[in-house]
Amino acid sequence: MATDSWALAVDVQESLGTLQIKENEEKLKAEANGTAKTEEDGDKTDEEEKEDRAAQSLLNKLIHSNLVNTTNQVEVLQRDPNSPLYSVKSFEELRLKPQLLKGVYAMGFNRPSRIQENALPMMLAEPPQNLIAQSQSGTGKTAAFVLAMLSRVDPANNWPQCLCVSPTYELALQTGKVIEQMGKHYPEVKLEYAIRGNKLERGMKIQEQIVIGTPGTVLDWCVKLKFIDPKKIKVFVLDEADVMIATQGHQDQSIRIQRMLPKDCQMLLFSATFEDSVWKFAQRIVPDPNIIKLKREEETLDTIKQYYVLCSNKEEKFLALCNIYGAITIAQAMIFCHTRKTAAWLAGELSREGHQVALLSGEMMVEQRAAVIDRFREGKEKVLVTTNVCARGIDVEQVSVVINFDLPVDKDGNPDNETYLHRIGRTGRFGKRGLAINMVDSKQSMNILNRIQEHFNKKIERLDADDLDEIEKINN
Ligand SMILES: Nc1ncnc2c1ncn2[C@@H]1O[C@H](COP(=O)(O)OP(=O)(O)OP(=O)(O)O)[C@@H](O)[C@H]1O
Repeated sequence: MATDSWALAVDVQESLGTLQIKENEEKLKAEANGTAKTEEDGDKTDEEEKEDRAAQSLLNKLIHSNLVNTTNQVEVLQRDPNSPLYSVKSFEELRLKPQLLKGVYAMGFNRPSRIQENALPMMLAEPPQNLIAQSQSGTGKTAAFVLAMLSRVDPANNWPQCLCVSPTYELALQTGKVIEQMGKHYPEVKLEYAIRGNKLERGMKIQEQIVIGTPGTVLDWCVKLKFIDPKKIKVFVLDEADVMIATQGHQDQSIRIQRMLPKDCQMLLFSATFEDSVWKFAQRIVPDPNIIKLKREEETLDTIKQYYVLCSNKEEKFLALCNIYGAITIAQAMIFCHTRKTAAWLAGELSREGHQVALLSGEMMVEQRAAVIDRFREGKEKVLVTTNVCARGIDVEQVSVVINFDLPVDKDGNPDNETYLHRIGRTGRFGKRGLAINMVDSKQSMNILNRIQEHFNKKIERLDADDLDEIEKINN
């Protein structure tokens, strides 16, 4: 990651916390680059959809500086159900090379994560086994396959033995960083990046043992340029399969790469989600797989009090919001708007009222968004105004109130129940009680609210935003 973009992100964010949100929005628009996108663009092409997923995935990597702690169950489907199932509780049990064990501890890992407990013994087993693994972002997948690649290479051989494909340039760089960090005490093993811009001399052969790159460049390096001899690859990793499949071209290229690999090459595929399309793709890439899935935490609305407020326009919604803020103490709140225009307007209004506001919207570069989220997580701002694009993956424990300034709808204008659950599900976590307030400003939005109530079979109570006593009571 270029250092100047970080500097820019911090610089931009420094001023975002103040009253200058509107001016900065213009600046941000001008500065946003390739990762920028708009949520108001309507129908998205495959390419744009992939960019969304790739940006979200990169964002998750940037904001999850720590392992996501999970006690969720791991589901393991072994290719040979009769073979014993190994799981490990310590890295020592894996009998790693001392240089790698040192690397693991140098990264601050004390014990394998939930997914690593099962995935690592499977990936390191002899003879090598194929694996499809799915678990949410931040649960230790990257660290696991990096360790597997580093364990399998023979540093005495100066040719590529492990090949890892990532959906984008930025994601490949991120994974490359993990390889470099974990292999810090194993300098004989070298890494090469098969990404655009890395022009090698024609006719040369790569000597590095690990190659990480994007599917198009990797394919070129194997077929056209012959930098890599695919027949000598021992481990093939396909990372972020769910992001990869959003682009047909990437799917085809990945399958073409896989077909060139030897029969005994170990195939490993990772994904944060496991919808049908990912599963179909995974099966084409990974023959005879073992499968590991981490069960998702069930989000429920049981611990969340839900209310709605009737208003007639956005100004009234803003006034209602001010009343709510006046009546109850809110540690941190997330406010969701439908468009980034509304989000920018609302952030400006709230700042003028004296709130410390952070604004997050889709046109910001991923690094800028990560910086905003980090500041919010640290409590530097108490209110985060955001659009849908940014809603997922943000985990802020202190958020006690979620406000749907606009109700979540899909592109056909129907209620988006899943997004509703995701948004407000983040307040009532870890047994804490949460509060969700929905702003309703038209017949249509009342209709949406009713349908959401029906869907979850949970009553959303009306709240009179002019009655401060009543508002005070809701927080008891
Ligand atoms: N066993 C471990 N102990 C402590 N920290 C860990 C462990 N494994 C991974 N981590 C750290 O947890 C974070 C998430 O790990 P990792 O990036 O491997 O997850 P991931 O599932 O690949 O997520 P993403 O797809 O978002 O990259 C990283 O900061 C990583 O350094």
